[in-house]
Amino acid sequence: MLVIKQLSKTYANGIQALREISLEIGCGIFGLLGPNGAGKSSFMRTLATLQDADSGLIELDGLNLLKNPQIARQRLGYLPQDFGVYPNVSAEDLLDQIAVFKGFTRPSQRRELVAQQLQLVNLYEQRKQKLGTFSGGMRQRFGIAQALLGSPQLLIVDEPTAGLDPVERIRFQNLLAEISQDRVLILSTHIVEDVAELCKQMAILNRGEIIRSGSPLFLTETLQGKIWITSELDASNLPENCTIITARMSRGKRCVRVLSETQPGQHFHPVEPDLNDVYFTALRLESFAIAA
Ligand SMILES: Nc1ncnc2c1ncn2[C@@H]1O[C@H](COP(=O)(O)OP(=O)(O)OP(=O)(O)O)[C@@H](O)[C@H]1O
Repeated sequence: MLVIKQLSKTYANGIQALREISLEIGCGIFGLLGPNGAGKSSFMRTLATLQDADSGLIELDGLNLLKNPQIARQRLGYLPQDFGVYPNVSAEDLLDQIAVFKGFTRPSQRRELVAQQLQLVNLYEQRKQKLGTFSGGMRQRFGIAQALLGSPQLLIVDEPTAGLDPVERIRFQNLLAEISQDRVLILSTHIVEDVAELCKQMAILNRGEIIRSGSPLFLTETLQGKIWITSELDASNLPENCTIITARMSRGKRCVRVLSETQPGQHFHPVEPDLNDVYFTALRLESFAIAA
């Protein structure tokens, strides 16, 4: 169990990246959704003990991570957003080197461990290949292999599916599902579908604050009966008590989704809410609250 209490972080330039974040997270994949600049990477780096918090607590199975960063690093694995690799080194050699840094000093034990990890992420056949020749998806899978060295209880994965093609994305999602069975895996992303497809629990972060948290199912059900769709709406004929959530093209037709407690008008049809509605509604209502 990962417990986070009132975690705050302000950078030297005055930007308050995290504001009193409190969460309790159990085994499985926890999705952290948020727009650009919301504070996701700041949160992930702080969890990974790579930067200090100003105040607050992070506890993993009773261990205070911020007060014990050395022990914490033996219990967590981290795949950063900008995971760089040495292009001229083979997957096997780099993983071996990272294993040395992580304290695996016995060569025979290390050889076995490296082979195991490469098999797990389906890169064993390509183990002699230079990392510079890897596709984006292969590189991310390699990133997971290094994060999993030492079998950490907490795995922190920052925006891993951005830029992956659909086949690699599904393959990567399946890998995350497989390795999250008996550990806490925190997945930061701005791809709503990743969270809808993978996560039992989630939170939406905006301007450094958690503005929604819970299971995707629960959060979606809170919008039941309140989402309406129309193709005949513009800003000039917006009914009262109705908030536009998204206006975009769908199957070649303009499609506007709105939030309203009651039927907004004759051209509106009720639709089943989805996680995109949860996400956009939360951000919309938040921006109104800030403007008010
Ligand atoms: N090292 C830093 N020094 C100063 N400000 C920073 C630093 N890192 C991040 N910030 C600022 O903190 C805020 C949160 O940034 P962060 O990178 O955590 O957001 P994010 O949700 O990960 O964004 P993205 O989805 O674009 O990666 C932003 O306003 C950013 O400019």
